[in-house]
Order: sequence, then C-alpha cells, then structure tokens
Amino acid sequence: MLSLEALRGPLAVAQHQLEEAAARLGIPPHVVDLLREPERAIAVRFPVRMDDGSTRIFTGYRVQHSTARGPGKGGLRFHPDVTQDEVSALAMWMTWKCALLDLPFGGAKGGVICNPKELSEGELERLSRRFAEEIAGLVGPGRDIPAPDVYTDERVMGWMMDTFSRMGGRPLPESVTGKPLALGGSHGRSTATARGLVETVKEATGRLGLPLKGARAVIQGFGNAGAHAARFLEELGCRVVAVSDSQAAVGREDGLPVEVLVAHKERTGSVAGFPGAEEVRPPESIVELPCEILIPAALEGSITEENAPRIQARLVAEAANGPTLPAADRILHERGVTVIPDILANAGGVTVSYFEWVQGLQRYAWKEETVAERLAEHMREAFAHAWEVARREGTDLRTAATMVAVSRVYDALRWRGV
Ligand SMILES: NC(=O)C1=CN([C@@H]2O[C@H](COP(=O)(O)OP(=O)(O)OC[C@H]3O[C@@H](n4cnc5c(N)ncnc54)[C@H](O)[C@@H]3O)[C@@H](O)[C@H]2O)C=CC1
Ligand SMILES: O=C(O)CCC(=O)C(=O)O
Repeated sequence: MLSLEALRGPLAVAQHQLEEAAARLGIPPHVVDLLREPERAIAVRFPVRMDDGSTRIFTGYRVQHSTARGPGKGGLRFHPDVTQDEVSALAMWMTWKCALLDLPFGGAKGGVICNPKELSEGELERLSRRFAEEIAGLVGPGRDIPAPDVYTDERVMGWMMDTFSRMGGRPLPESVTGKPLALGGSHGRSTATARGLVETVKEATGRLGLPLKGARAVIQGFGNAGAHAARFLEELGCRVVAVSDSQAAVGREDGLPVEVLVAHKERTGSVAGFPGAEEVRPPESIVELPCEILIPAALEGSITEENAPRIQARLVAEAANGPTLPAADRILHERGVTVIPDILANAGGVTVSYFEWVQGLQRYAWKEETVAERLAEHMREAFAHAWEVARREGTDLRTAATMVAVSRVYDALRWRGV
C-alpha cells in the first residue's frame, strides 16, 4: 500500500479514492478490482495533413471506465500532457460524477496529445474529424457520448457531430454534447459547469455560515469553468481577488473587474499584463493567497501536501477534475477547510450535457429557464445528499460523495449479475 504522499499520478489518486469509499461500504474485492481499471480503452495513432504540406502523427485515447449505469459519458481534452493514465482517471471520475448526479450514464473520457494553440483552425478541424473517425467504432449515441473539456469547445464538438453523422448516414445530434445551438446544442451548456459550481458554493457557504457578499474568491484557471465562475461569483457580490491561466497570475485586493478581464484575455490570449492588477509570482502560489473561497479550475494535482498547509481559504470548490492530491485532502480536512469535490462541484457540465442528449433524442429543445431550473435542482439535491452522508459517516465530502456514487454503481452491477 503506497503512502498518501506517494499518490500523485491521477489514476493512482482515483484508485485510492475508490478503495477508501469501497472499504467503508464493504464492497466485495472482485467489484473493487473491476472498478480499479477501465472497462475498455483504445489508443489511436493517426496522420493529419498540416498547412505547410507536411504530415504529422498524433496519438489519442478514448477510455470507458464503466458502462454499468448507461452509455459512457465524458469530455475530450486536447493538451500536450495528455496520457492514457490521466484519461483513465478522468473516466473513472466521470463514472462517479454521473452516478452521484443520478444521470443514466457511465463514465468515459478522451484525449489527444497536441497543443491546439499551435494549430491553425484548418489543422484543428482535420485533427478533430480524423480522431472522430478513429474512435467511431467505440462511441455513439447509445454507447459513449463525447463533450468538451480542456482546450476543446463547441467548434470541435460540431466537427465531431458532423463526422459521426456523415459516417452514420443521418443527422446524429445525440452523438455529442456541448455542440453549438445551431446543431442541437442546449441552452446553458457553455455556462453549466460554472453555474453548477456556484450552486454548490451557495449550498456550502449557507451551511458554513460564510456570507458570500464581500467574500474573496481566488480562481486558478481562467477558461470555460474558471471565467464563468468568476462572473457568477462577482454577480453574487464576491470579490474575485486573483485569477491565473497557463501563462500568469494576476490579482487586485479590491476585486478584478471580471468582464473587463475576460475581454483582455480574449484580446491578448492571457490574463497577463491586465492593467491595474499586480502579478502573482510564481503563478502556482495563487492557491495560497488570502481568500474565503478557492476555486482550482485548471488541471490535476495543483493542491499538494506542500501548499495545503498554507492554503488560507475556508472553502475549496473544485471546478477542475482531480486538483487536490490525497495527502493535501487529509491536511485540509484536519485544518477544517471544506472541499467540495470535483465529482460534485463540477457536475453541472455533464448534467446539462445529459439535458442536451435528451433534447437530441427527443428532437425537442428546452427553454433556457427550464435548463437553469433543472440544473439548480439536480445540484442542490446531490449536494444535500453528499453533505448528509458526510455528517452521518464523519467523513469529508469527497469520501461521502464517492461513497454515494460507488454504492449506486455497485447496485447496478449487482442487478446485472456481477
Ligand atoms: N468544460 C467543462 O464543461 C468541464 C470542465 N471541467 C474541468 O475544469 C477544468 C478546466 O476546464 P475548462 O475550463 O473546460 O478548460 P478550458 O480549456 O476552457 O480552460 C482551461 C484554463 O486553464 C488554464 N490553465 C492551463 N494550465 C494552467 C496552469 N498550469 N495554471 C493555471 N491555469 C492553467 C488555461 O490557460 C485556461 O484558462 C479541467 O480540469 C476540466 O476537466 C470539469 C467539468 C466540466
Ligand atoms: O459534459 C460532459 O459530458 C462531460 C464533461 C466532463 O468532461 C467533465 O465533467 O469532466
């Protein structure tokens, strides 16, 4: 058994979380053994013609961790550091997230090793379409439904849906979620992760007696999840005192004006050099700044045993998947810092993806208010359930949320005869 401090790789972290929950639930060893590794995984290597006439070879993965509760569901990441180990962990977290929210999905995830910032739009389109063709045998509306994740967006989802539809010989809006509205996307999907996150922050701060008005928020990662979270927290009266992206971190004691900062990032490609803000150095130390609410919204492993003792926030809401390593989790729990775990805090994205899939199957679009109301209701219910289990079992919220999820997956496996 590895010590908590040695658990750093995403799959080892996810397996540890599973084992912790399974031990408390008394799940039989063969079921834990089954769930420790993905059900199905493919690695593909494929050529893409570049604008200069050369051909480059890319590697990508699609991993289905579990389809016990329904078709695989999960995002697709384009990033230079993607590994099969990472994608497998992300797929396992998708299984728990969908089970916790009681969505009729299993868990899956995909990734392509590439740096989309260095690709032209044409190269990105050819890469997306070719990757879609390579994984088409494994995915599909009733088997596994991709969605956006880090450095992928509605454009990429549109190209993938078009590729699947051409291959299937008919429009297949239900094959991908996070699509543009014009292709059957859902109202509210682009802001869903952040809306869901903020709903859990409201639930947690209410129970902790922490007023949101005037609360200081620090956000690591200023993309889809992080920037929208900043917007919604500002609307609730929080001061967003620091944010970071892959290039820099900036802060301002009286609060950064979020809309102006978003426009600056759109114009320059980074939050770096935002007028009137101070630079935070090194950027990763942003998680240690004084604040009430810390939102990791970038990549895995940013909260470690080294920085956890210096974290000043009272509440950590994980927009990112896997940002807190197990040794850091223990330190934060002992220090009385509440962590809303990824599988709960960022589940708004997949919840609205589920709504989008249902709308695609029904060929019937819901109104924006319907999506918003149902999302808030799902998030509040999942939060209340995890909170209640944490109190009853005397655990942190991550263990409680994972216990709820693992017991639901176990239930499905038992009824399937496993
Ligand atoms: N987009 C979605 O619906 C969902 C996203 N998530 C998770 O949220 C996290 C962020 O995803 P998105 O916002 O969708 O991606 P995105 O591609 O829109 O944004 C990622 C942001 O993180 C920043 N970043 C990258 N490396 C960084 C670093 N080392 N330090 C600080 N910032 C860094 C980038 O500059 C960018 O601003 C990921 O962990 C993802 O898995 C979770 C659930 C749903
Ligand atoms: O919307 C989805 O299907 C999945 C989003 C995702 O990848 C995640 O929740 O980590």
